[in-house]
Amino acid sequence: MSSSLRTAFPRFILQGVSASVTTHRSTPVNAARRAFTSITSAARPTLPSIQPQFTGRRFAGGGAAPQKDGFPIIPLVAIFVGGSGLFYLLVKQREGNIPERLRSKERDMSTENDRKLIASGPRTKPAFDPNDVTVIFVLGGPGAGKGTQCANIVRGYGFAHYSAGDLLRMEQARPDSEFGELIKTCIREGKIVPMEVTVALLENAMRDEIKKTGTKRFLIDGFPRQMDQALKFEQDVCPSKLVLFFDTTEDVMLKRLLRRAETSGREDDNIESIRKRFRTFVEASMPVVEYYEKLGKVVKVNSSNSVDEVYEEVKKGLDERLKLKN
Ligand SMILES: Nc1ncnc2c1ncn2[C@@H]1O[C@H](COP(=O)(O)OP(=O)(O)O)[C@@H](O)[C@H]1O
Ligand SMILES: O=c1ccn([C@@H]2O[C@H](COP(=O)(O)OP(=O)(O)O)[C@@H](O)[C@H]2O)c(=O)[nH]1
Repeated sequence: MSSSLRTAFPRFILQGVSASVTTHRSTPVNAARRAFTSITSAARPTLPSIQPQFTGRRFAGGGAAPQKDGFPIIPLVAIFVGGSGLFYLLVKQREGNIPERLRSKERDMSTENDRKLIASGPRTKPAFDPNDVTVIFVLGGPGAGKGTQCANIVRGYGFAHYSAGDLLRMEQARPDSEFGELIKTCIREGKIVPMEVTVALLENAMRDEIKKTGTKRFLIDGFPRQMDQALKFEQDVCPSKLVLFFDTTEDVMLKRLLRRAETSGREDDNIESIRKRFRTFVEASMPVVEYYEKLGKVVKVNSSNSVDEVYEEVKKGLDERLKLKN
């Protein structure tokens, strides 16, 4: 798994992050986001303004009207050559501003193609075909029991399990990660890390898993936490088959998290961060559950009961919906 985190980020990260950062409020997160954006914001050379100020032989009186003795070929050629030169310099400068690690690992594409990809918009089709790759999103409040039940499902059904939170924590801990501080701040504040980072980590993890083990069934745990993540992942990576939603009360979650805090070593398992995470869950993540409920994709499980009882309900839901055997 750790090797997957060392995989270079897909180039869409570069495109998407700059597009997603539109507000510049001066919070630590926004400051970090601005720093993140600087990857793409290469200083652009100022193009000289080209005024129709030709006073030579072909243009009279500073005006733009060509004289009747011919087409203004020389100025046009000069503009074309100058413009191409500036464009070339701009491209070179931008390449220099993109860290090698953020470029594709498979260097089978030319720089010209890289540039086109960076400049291109969202993908026209997802990286994985949903007829070939099964994705189940696992949602629920902090401490609802997502990770615990995912471990059961891995044993019972042979899914590969990727927790978005775990991938982010590993990326944060990687010594030369340029997103470390950003991730740390978001996790401590119970905020959601810009989606491009998380989606890239997940896509790379899935790609590695398929390559190494051939597994094509994925539990994506603790993701998507916000509507933009859901839409981006489904458009660029893989549409989901189901959403497994663990439902319980804040009281239950709080007790479990405070207990987990005794051993987890997690920076966000403290009362202050927990309260913030609850708020983010209600405001940002519940709309995702509601969105998938309207699409008829949610398997809702009451996770207030014991681990075994919850798993019984999970199995019932999965067997009904996926027609899988455990
Ligand atoms: N059904 C359950 N009953 C009691 N404790 C649970 C149950 N499910 C999980 N736990 C415990 O609660 C804590 C949070 O569970 P976890 O699976 O890590 O939640 P999440 O991944 O949703 O944050 C863990 O310490 C776990 O052992
Ligand atoms: O898609 C994700 C998943 C997680 N997180 C961050 O990681 C933290 C921990 O998430 P995790 O799923 O590990 O833990 P949970 O809060 O569900 O116990 C969250 O509060 C967020 O700050 C995020 O930004 N995006």
